[in-house]
Formats: sequence, structure tokens, C-alpha cells
Amino acid sequence: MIAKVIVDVPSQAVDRMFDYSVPDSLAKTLVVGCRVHVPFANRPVQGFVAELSDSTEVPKHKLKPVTEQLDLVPPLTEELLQLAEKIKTETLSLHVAVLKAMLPQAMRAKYKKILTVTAEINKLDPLLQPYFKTSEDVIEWDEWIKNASENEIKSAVSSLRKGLLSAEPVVTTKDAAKKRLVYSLKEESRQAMKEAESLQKKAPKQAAVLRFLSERPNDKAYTAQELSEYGSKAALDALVEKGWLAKQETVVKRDPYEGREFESSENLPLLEDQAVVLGEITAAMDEKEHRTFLLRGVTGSGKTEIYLQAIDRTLKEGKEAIVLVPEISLTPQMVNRFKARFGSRVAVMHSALSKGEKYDEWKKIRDGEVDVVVGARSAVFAPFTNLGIIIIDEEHEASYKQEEAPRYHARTVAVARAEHYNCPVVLGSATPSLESYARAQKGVYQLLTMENRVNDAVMPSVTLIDMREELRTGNRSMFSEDLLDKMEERRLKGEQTVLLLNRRGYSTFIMCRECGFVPECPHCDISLTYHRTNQALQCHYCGYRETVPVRCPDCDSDQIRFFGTGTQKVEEELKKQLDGIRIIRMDVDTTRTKGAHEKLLTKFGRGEADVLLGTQMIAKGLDYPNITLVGVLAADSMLHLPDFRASERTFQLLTQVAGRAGRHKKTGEVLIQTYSPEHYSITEVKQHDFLSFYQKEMQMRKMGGYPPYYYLTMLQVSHTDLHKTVQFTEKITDFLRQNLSDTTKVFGPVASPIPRIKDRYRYQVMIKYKIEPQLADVLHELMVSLQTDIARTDLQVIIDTNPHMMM
Ligand SMILES: Nc1ncnc2c1ncn2[C@@H]1O[C@H](COP(=O)(O)OP(=O)(O)OP(=O)(O)O)[C@@H](O)[C@H]1O
Ligand SMILES: [Zn+2]
Ligand SMILES: [Zn+2]
Repeated sequence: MIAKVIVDVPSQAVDRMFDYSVPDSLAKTLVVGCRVHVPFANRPVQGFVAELSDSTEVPKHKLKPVTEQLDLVPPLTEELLQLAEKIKTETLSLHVAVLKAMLPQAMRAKYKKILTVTAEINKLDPLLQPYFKTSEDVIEWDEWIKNASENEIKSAVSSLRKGLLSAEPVVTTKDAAKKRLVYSLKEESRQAMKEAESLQKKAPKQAAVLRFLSERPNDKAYTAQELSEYGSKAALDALVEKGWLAKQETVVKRDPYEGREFESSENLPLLEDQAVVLGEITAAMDEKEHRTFLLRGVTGSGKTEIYLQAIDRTLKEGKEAIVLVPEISLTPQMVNRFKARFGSRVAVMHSALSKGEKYDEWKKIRDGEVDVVVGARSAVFAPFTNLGIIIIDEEHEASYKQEEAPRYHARTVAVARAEHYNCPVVLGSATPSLESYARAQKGVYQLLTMENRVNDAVMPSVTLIDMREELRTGNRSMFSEDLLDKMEERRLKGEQTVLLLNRRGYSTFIMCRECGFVPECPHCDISLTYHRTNQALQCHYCGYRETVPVRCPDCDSDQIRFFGTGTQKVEEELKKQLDGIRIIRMDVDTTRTKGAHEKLLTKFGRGEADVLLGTQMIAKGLDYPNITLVGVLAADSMLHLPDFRASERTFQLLTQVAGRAGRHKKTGEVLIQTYSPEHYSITEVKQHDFLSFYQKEMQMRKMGGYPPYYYLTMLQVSHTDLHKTVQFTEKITDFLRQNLSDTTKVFGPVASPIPRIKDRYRYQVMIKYKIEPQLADVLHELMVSLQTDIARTDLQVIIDTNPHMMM
């Protein structure tokens, strides 16, 4: 038998299947979708069995055998394998990259270099001898160089060259499951009891263990630690030796939500709008046909309740459900709502879990122990085999697009899977993406709308505050008079405020007031960000760090000042302005540790603060009855980013955060501080008018030739040499112009908005088209022609067929 294997080698040149013979020992167990170890170019690598067949073109003497089979149950189903091919074609990714993206990280291979001695040890440099006391000793290179001295490393390299040492690559795929040793009773309880009596004098500990176990159900197993109260490990092993106990390795399940109580909840009686929407979704389920719904429901209209009931229905039919939520809103509150309704049938997958926990959640899905998964983007690959519905909440969120290879969009993947299972996809949002809404207008998606909040809660009133006007009247602080007054008013009433500092693409930097000098990263063309806590300037792209200069490096003036606003600074200012105000600050700094996010929100929920201050991460998913005021600082800070979605993102963020106010009995109010109070992405928030925003933005897209009127593909070219970067980009641009149709526009070469990152110069080419059937082929041909340059020089070319980040 021949296994056709996709090898884990990240190169276009080997992006195809390779044939291996299947040794007899594996012939019965090896199936398609399993991971294997195989020899490749004289080193062992991990691979995926994509096909099994009887024939091969490879001559017999050249055929190498599969060395090891890693999975007995294939982690990739046939459906996922087919899906991978589709994603590979659409995103122009390496096949193996897509397969790896489908699996939890813990299942991906680790590659190590192991050094062994090949000569007699005393011939080695004395520096190295201590590491090789016997000829069996090895050095694991990557670990070793972390602590080795420069001379030791030099010596090792020259010993390798002289043949005194040899370097062997090894691939390890750690068993991702957590295991431990457990003891259980092998004999009947009654006999064990008797044995305990006779052991009582000589070995009281062994007796105690036997007694404990014989009083419990016979098949129950305990760890040495659990039994330590009765007998030591020696006592346990003695009993194993004598045949009374069995000692086994078992797999332990990590449950990140272990010990947590979830209040259970039942389906709520639906409101009229909700019932209509759910009716449409269940009708599609009944007809067993795939349909994609776009549910536009204003904030607080009860979309989540619809998801819950649609899932309930799916489970009753014996099918499974995937719910995607943006990473940032995978808040405990959100998870609780699903756990409360479906209990232990829910797996949760998000980045705050450890690698091991993620693996265990994934395994619960594969083993059919759960039938619902709530997770971030990659949960779209959950290995269910009988999917009944896929829900994408906040479908407009940028985080559904993966910004590294494979550059897939979860929405596209969801639709592909749902087509396979003939089941519905529900895309929900208060502010759908322009692409999705345009598709709904065309009838590609079915539009469902909910214009009203639950229980007739009114939409909060929104007021725009022109900060230029504030400045004119002499207010130089970051808070308008109005905002301060209203926050104080809430505090006195015992109500709460959410304060959003919109600072995407906007950060604190320092500038010389005399000459305008701004310190930039020496490796990236971007200004350094000021970090107050450690008094450092840091680059957010490469991590470069330096201390804050006391005098201007350019003109030697001491007028170096901080600009921009960070959450810390807002907190300090606010405390100065409103004496005694209690603030909870949520940003990357305060939520770094595990569970911090949850703790802060719980505190806020209990009313232990007047203000919840934060960045984007507080804009979504919060549902607290006591929030009656939302303030936004610097509403327009994203508008000036070089990104055609800047207006859309601004409108979405403002609408989302405004939606946190007055969701229950108390009415809410929103104050938006801005320097562009006439921009439609801000004015339309005031009217809660998605449709009007949509029409205006569509006009802009049409004029600019952007999606959804045109498709875009972006090529990002980078190299350490500026001249070469430009040359390659020119070559690529010419090639594309010659090979693509006349109606397709090729823009470039242009320097990227951030022209250098980590000492690599960056240029880009943008392709705009309506119909371009040749595109995939042309791009593939282009990449093949660049292969030698990529392999020989440090040229990198990244293709994104659906770019979301223009930086
Ligand atoms: N049929 C119903 N009867 C009573 N209360 C309901 C009903 N449906 C939803 N609710 C409640 O209304 C509130 C808002 O609903 P939900 O959070 O589902 O809205 P949403 O549209 O998902 O909001 P957002 O998009 O702003 O996060 C919640 O507290 C929810 O429990
Ligand atoms: Zn200066
Ligand atoms: Zn940098």
C-alpha cells in the first residue's frame, strides 16, 4: 500500500503529495487523515496522509516507508481534507499550512536538532567535554545555545565541521493528552478486606490502602497523591507487586470550567420579531438546504436568544452547532449564556486557554462528547461530522480574517462547510460588513432584520461633542465639560459609565516641541510608543526598546513632551477631575494574566466601580443593566488610517459601544467626543441609522473602486535591500499587467504604509478586478517563477486574496 503524504515543509517547491510505502505493521491501522512521521530529504518530518492507493510512479528502490503513525483516530475527517483543498486554492496557501491551521496547536510537530559525538570524547575541545560524559549523551541544540557561552557555540560549530560531532534532526510530536498514573483494586472487595486484616500488623499502610479501595466502587482509580493519606508510593507499589492493585496510565481531561457552577436557563418566550426570525431559520433546517442568513438586529434586540434557540433545535435533531464569536467578546458573560443553556454539551475554544486545554476541548468535539462549540475564528474547523448550524456573531469583526498564512476568512469557510452539510449559516450583527449587506441586497444571503430592542427599551440618545469647539472655549483637557458633568451625575445616582478610548492605530509617542523631532524605531519606519510603567519607548512591530531621552537627540532642547493619550493617562486625569471616582481600567496591561478580564468585569458587574475605562475590548458583549452612560474619547482616531475600511470600522465601533447603554429598564445616553463631527461615519451613529451609513459608504466604495464593487488582491513584497525590493516589485507588477485581462487594474509598485518593518523594506501591488478567471493561475505561475529568488535571497512575497489590513 502507498500513502500519499503532504509533508510539513513550508515551501512552494514541495507543495504536493509525496509517496511513501506503508510497512506491514501499519497496513491495518493507517487511514486517510492521520498524521505520520516520514523521512524527507534525509530528515524526519511530520506529514498528513491525504490518500491511500495501490499504485505509484516512484520506482520501488526509491520508495521510503512511513516511519511512524501518530494517530489511530484520524484528526482530519474526509470533509475537512476536501475543505483544505478548497481553502488552499482560494487563498493560495500551502496545503500543509491549511491542514495545520485545522488542528489544535498541541498536535503540530516540533523539530529539534540533536548533536551526538562521533569521535572519541577526549578528542573533543575540553570546553565541550563536560556535555558528553558518555558517548550516549546528546545536546539538544536549540535548548543548549540558550545557555551556552559564545566560545562553546563556536567550538561546537567547528567540531561539527571537523566531523567530531554530528547533528541529527529529529521530529517530535508530543502527545497532547495529559496523562497520569492511577491505581485501582484488582481483586474483589471482600478478599481485599481480608488481606487488609492480615496485613494490619506488618504493613498498616498497605492495609489502609486496601481498606480504602475496597469500600469504594471497584473500578474507580486513584492517583498516588489521592491515596497518600493512606499509604506512600512504596506501599502502593508493593501492593501492585503482590497483584492486589493495578497500576495504569490514564488520560486526564482538563476542563477549564471545572468546578464552576452555571445557573441553568431555559428558552425564553420569544418576542414577535424574534419568532419571525427563528421561524425562517428553522424552515431552512426543515428543508435540509443550505442557506446563509444575515441577521441585522440593533444592539440589544435579542440576537443571542435566537442563536440559543436555533441551537436547541439543532441538538434536538441530533446535530451539532458551531458558534463563532470574536476573541475579544469571548467574555465569561457570553460563555455563561451558552453553558447555562446547554451545560456540559458545550466546548469552548479561545486563546486564553493553555495549549493543553485547547487540545482537550478539541478532543471532546472529535470524540462526540459535546455537540456545541463556542469559539474564536479557528473553531470554524471543529471536527464535527453532523453539523446542523453555524452561527457567526458580530460577523463584521476583522478578527474573523486570519492575518497570517493561510489567510482565510471564517465566513467563507463556514459557508463552505454548511454547503457540505446542507445546513444554515447565520451571520449576526448590529452593523453588518458592507460585503455581507451587499450580498444580502443581491439575494445571495437572506436578510433578516430586527429594528427594536427587547422589552421596548429605547435606543440611547447620542450627542456629538465637537472638541475643536471645546478648545476654542479654553478647555484643553481630554474631557469635555458635558462628559465630566454627566459622569459625576451618574456616580451620584449610583449608575455606571463605560468610557471608551478609541486608540486603534493611535498611540502615545513623544515629540520635541522645539524642532518637532519624533523618535522612530531604527528597524521599522514607525514612531516608538511611550510606555509609562517602565519609562521606555518601544516599537510595537519588532519589540525594539530604548529609554526615554531627557534631551532632544536632534536639537538638544529639553522640551521633550508626550503626545497622544493612553488609558493610564486618561485614568490619572479623570481621578484629578472627579475626586474619589472609582475606575476599573481594562486594556492589554491590566488583562495580561489569566482570568484578569473576568475578574475586572465581575467587579464592575457588582457595582464596585463607577467607570469602566478601556480600549476596543470593552465595546462588545457587555450586558449590564446599570450602565446608563457611554462616553467615547477620540472617536475619529481611526478615520485617518490608510485603510479603505476606516469609516466602516469607526461606525461599527461607535455603534457597538453605544449599544452598551440603557439595555434594560433604565434609558441610556451616549456622548461622543470628536474632531470630525460632520463625518458620516459619526453622524449616522447619532441617528442609529445603519442604512443611511451603508448607502453613503457604498457611494464612497464605488468611487474609490473598492469592495464590494471590486475584488482586491494584495501582494506584499519585502527584502532587506531597498533597491532589490523595488526591482522585484516592478518585475511582479509587469508580469501581472502582461498576464491579467485589460479590465483588471494593477496598482504599484508603491511603498507600504509602513515602509519598513524589522529591517525589511516593504512594497506592495494591488490588483483590482471584477471578473478575472485567470487570477489564481497567474498568481501561481508568478510564485513558481519567483521560487529561486525566494530560496536564494531573503525575498518574501505574501499574497492576500482578501486583504483586510492595509498596513
Ligand atoms: N424573548 C425575550 N424575552 C425577555 N428577555 C429577552 C428576550 N430575548 C432577549 N432578552 C434579553 O434582552 C437582553 C438583550 O438581548 P441579547 O443580548 O440577546 O441581544 P443582542 O442583540 O445579542 O445584543 P448585542 O448585539 O447588543 O450584544 C438580554 O439581557 C436578554 O436576556
Ligand atoms: Zn528637538
Ligand atoms: Zn521596530
